[in-house]
Amino acid sequence: MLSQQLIEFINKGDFLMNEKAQQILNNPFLNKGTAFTVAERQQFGLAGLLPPHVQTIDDQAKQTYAQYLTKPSMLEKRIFLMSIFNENRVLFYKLFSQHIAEFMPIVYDPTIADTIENYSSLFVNPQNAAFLSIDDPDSMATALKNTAAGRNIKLIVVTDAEGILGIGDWGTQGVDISVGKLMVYTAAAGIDPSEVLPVVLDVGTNRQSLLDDPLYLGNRHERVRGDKYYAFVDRFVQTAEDLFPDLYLHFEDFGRGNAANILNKYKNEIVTFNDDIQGTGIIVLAGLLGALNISGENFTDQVYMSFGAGTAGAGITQRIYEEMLQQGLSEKEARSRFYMVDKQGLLFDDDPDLTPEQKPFAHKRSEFVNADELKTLADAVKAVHPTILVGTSTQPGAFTETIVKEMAAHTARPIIFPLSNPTKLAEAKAEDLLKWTNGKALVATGIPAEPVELNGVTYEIGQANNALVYPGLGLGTIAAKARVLNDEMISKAAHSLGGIVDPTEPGAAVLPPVTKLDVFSQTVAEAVAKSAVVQKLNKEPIKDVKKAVADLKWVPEYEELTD
Ligand SMILES: NC(=O)c1ccc[n+]([C@@H]2O[C@H](COP(=O)([O-])OP(=O)(O)OC[C@H]3O[C@@H](n4cnc5c(N)ncnc54)[C@H](O)[C@@H]3O)[C@@H](O)[C@H]2O)c1
Ligand SMILES: O=C(O)C[C@H](O)C(=O)O
Ligand SMILES: [Mn+2]
Repeated sequence: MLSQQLIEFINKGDFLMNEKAQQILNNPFLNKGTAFTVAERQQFGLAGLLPPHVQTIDDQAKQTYAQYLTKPSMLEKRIFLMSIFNENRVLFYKLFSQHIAEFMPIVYDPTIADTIENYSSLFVNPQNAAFLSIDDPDSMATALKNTAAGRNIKLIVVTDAEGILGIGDWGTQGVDISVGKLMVYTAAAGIDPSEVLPVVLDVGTNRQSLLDDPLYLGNRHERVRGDKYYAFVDRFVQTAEDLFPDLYLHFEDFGRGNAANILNKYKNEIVTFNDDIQGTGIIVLAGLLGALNISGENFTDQVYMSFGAGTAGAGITQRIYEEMLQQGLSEKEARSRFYMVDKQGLLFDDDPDLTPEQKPFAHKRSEFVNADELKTLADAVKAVHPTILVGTSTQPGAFTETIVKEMAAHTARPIIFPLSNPTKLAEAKAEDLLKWTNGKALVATGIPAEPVELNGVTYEIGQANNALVYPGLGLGTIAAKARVLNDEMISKAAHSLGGIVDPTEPGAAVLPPVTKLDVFSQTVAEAVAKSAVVQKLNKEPIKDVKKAVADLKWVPEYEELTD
């Protein structure tokens, strides 16, 4: 009986209208919910499908923000915000733009680590991501076309989830980092959310708890390595480039053994970016320039120690080294300022386990009387007396009071950046670093940190997270229609963040505040686009760089729905 009625309904022609209405309501790029106007409701078969009062986007933002406030935990808040994201992208970004500093730790790091760890059990919606399986490489082009659904994709964030933040291998569940990084691109730099695509390359996982979990949504086998892995990555890069010719390809959270190999393979051929290597390098350089602005010391006088010389640690070191060269040191002089400490202790050049990125910064044992004893960070700090200590080790609490006091005994303003994410993995808390050094330390952290009150001074803590720069870097590169993203553009991005903080203010932060993220993303974008044009890397003529950047920016307002 029911099916007979349905067939009659379909045959009457109203069906198509109703189908279209349902498609609009279920498409997060088109849906406006209660903000559909009366005319739109009539034209698109939405009459009666929504409560009668038409709301403005500001009404909707107020109502949803009030609901958000009732959620008791950061995770619940994120799940609520993601339900808005799933249904209505414009409203989500309207809200995000109104509460950017408040929402960053909810939609992004550190809360995103919880949703990645629990992705399969929390799953409700694939969030327009592309899931590409190494077990079905022939479907790759179709999968990318299906998920793009006719949209003009200009930006992909891709992960294989082997090194998610500091929490390691999460297989298919790592897709959330691609979704999350893209949310920040739009909130911070106004990248059009309908022109982006989050991608996960599911090549398996080595996390036994996922392989054993009946709810796990990814491929149930160990990570594929070697030639088959690289062939899969290459097929992805080629297919994505063919399908989306204006693509900016952002790699995120690949493992230490692959991240630099992939970057080196493609960086001179296509517009590609590795956030952990290059993005982190930029933000740390910007933070160091800010710190030295406060202390009044010279860049080239610094002695740099990297604790945790993996993807990020080595990427940062390379960027700071390039800056030393730019500031006039010879290669030999510059190298002598860098020390790397990893699991083995201080890195020496006779170590067979050095990665290619560590090798240039390993020292000779003959430089130390007690080289064989330098097996811990404490020993290395004592022997080297660094003026800068940057942590990307995933070792919580590694910057102990003893180590920090030892460092502070040999330098007036120790620069200490504990950058491991999420919160539970940070090498130190900003508050402790300031207390142990009586306010002398110049600190930045990977996740947001509250200001610290000490001896009547309020110390603002800069956030040295690549999220402060990658959105502007992407916006500027895309706006300039650059052929590649090169070191010069990267260096300009780091330098552009200076001048926003007043270094003479007591307790000034080494980096600009996240509350101004949208403003300085524009600054970064303009600097990067300008550099591309000066270097003649732009594929098309650009008269006015500022205008090119401004023209690309998307704003979260509803557009009139048309046929
Ligand atoms: N703030 C930021 O913007 C930012 C950016 C990138 C990475 N990170 C953080 O940095 C950390 C590392 O990320 P990655 O991508 O470089 O990972 P990675 O695995 O490539 O590097 C981690 C390194 O730490 C070393 N390590 C492990 N245990 C150690 C120990 N006990 N002592 C010394 N070294 C040790 C490893 O051997 C490895 O070389 C993560 O927590 C990540 O969240 C922060
Ligand atoms: O995602 C972040 O918060 C920064 C960084 O890319 C990381 O891997 O920790
Ligand atoms: Mn990362």
